[in-house]
Amino acid sequence: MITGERMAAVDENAAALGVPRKQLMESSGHAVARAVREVAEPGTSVAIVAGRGNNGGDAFVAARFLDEYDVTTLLLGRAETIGTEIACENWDALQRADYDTREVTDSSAFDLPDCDAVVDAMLGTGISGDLREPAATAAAAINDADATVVSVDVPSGFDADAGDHADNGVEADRVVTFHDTKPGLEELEADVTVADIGIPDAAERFVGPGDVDLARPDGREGRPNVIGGGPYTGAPALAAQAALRAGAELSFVAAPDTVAGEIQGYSEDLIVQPYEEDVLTPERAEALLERVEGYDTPVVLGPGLGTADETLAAVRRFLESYTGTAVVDADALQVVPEVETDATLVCTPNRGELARMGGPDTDDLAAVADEIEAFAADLGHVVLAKGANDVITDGERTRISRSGTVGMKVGGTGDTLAGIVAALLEHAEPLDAAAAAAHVNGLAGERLAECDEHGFLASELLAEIPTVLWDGGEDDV
Ligand SMILES: NC(=O)C1=CN([C@@H]2O[C@H](COP(=O)(O)OP(=O)(O)OC[C@H]3O[C@@H](n4cnc5c(N)ncnc54)[C@H](O)[C@@H]3O)[C@@H](O)[C@H]2O)[C@@H](O)CC1
Ligand SMILES: [K+]
Repeated sequence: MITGERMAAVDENAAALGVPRKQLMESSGHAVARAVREVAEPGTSVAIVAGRGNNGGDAFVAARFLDEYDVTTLLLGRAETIGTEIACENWDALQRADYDTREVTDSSAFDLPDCDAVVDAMLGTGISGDLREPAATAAAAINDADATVVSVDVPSGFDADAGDHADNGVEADRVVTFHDTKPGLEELEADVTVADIGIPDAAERFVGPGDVDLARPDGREGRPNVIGGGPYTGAPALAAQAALRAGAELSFVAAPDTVAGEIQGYSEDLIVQPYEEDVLTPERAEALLERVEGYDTPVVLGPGLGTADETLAAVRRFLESYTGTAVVDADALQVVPEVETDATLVCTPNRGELARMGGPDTDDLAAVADEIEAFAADLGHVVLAKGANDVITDGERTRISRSGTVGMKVGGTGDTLAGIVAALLEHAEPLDAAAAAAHVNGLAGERLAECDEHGFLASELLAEIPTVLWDGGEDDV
């Protein structure tokens, strides 16, 4: 089962792996033609009703695989307004090869030819809301016709994400959906087939540019609270600055007043909120809880907190009562397996921390991805295990980020990662935020490694984050 949104991400990942969307469209069109052959005899007539997106593009391809039928292709709208290059190229191919195509520029001019089968390719996963004209008129005509209706990907008007279907959508007899079934399709009376269109498993397994697209903030949003510092000062500063670089509007740091000035001294961009004790104590954790619970904004718990007994007790106290979302890193991680919490956590252990939490102990995390998945399932939280390859799992779904470089073994790169996760959590669900953050952090390191493979610093990663997050740094490296 895959949502339309995730499908678009996987499709972009496939392109980055060398399987461009035009190739997928060719496979999709072929699969649609196969379905038509199953419902209509050769020599009979088929009407293709296509929209101006890639759903229509799939059907233009199908037309070329149906030469033994009498096919008419109706495009809803003018050819110049076809929305994507690949759909346009497939439309042009039909023109040059003399296929029977018509442009329907006005709903009053829509006339469904007499036919045995209709291919409904008006709208796929790009739909929003009820069908507008001329699609609305076309859908009514398709629903009235006696012909067998074969819908491409989803019946036009069907919302593959939220289940917010159009009231005036197409009623399909058959649906040929691509790669994986979409939420809600099984509730339809239609006969649904899932066509393999050649998307490699790696496009789902390995984090890629599509995952970054999915999690990228729309603009400045979010005000994460870093609870860290005490024995160490750099870690909370790096995490909080990374969150700002990844789109957060404000970044708060709650830290002991003995070190607050130092943390502020690293960056005037942070809002440092000092507290009296030298380390985090259970009483302070309760006060901080009151401060953060009222806001729907993620916490980063752990960077630089240290392992004093009262600090670990404070982390426990915090997690026992907290009900929001938190990224848990560093020394705070060891508390997670022993605490009952209603919070939504993204845990970001490195090798040693993962082992101490009860997970597998190895440098090759990808090789034990199944074990880490089972560990996350037991834990009941998202785990982002950091290594040469990062493994990101919620206990059911698992992804691997292969970005990064040996120079990232330097201290502080885990802190920047925690901050990026926090920023992306404003926009994306935990697994997606964690996967995209791991990828972005690694790509930022790769950019630095171009000039200096081993000597760059975590603080230098900060300035690279916006480039890889917003400008798709992958193309440049
Ligand atoms: N991996 C993938 O995601 C693949 C997708 N493919 C096809 O691409 C489709 C998605 O393509 P697109 O994203 O281009 O989107 P669509 O083709 O679903 O539709 C986008 C078009 O519909 C219009 N539109 C949106 N809501 C409307 C409404 N309520 N009334 C009337 N018009 C409306 C938009 O303005 C736009 O022109 C999939 O369903 C599938 O058929 C395939 O080509 C192969 C691979
Ligand atoms: K459709």
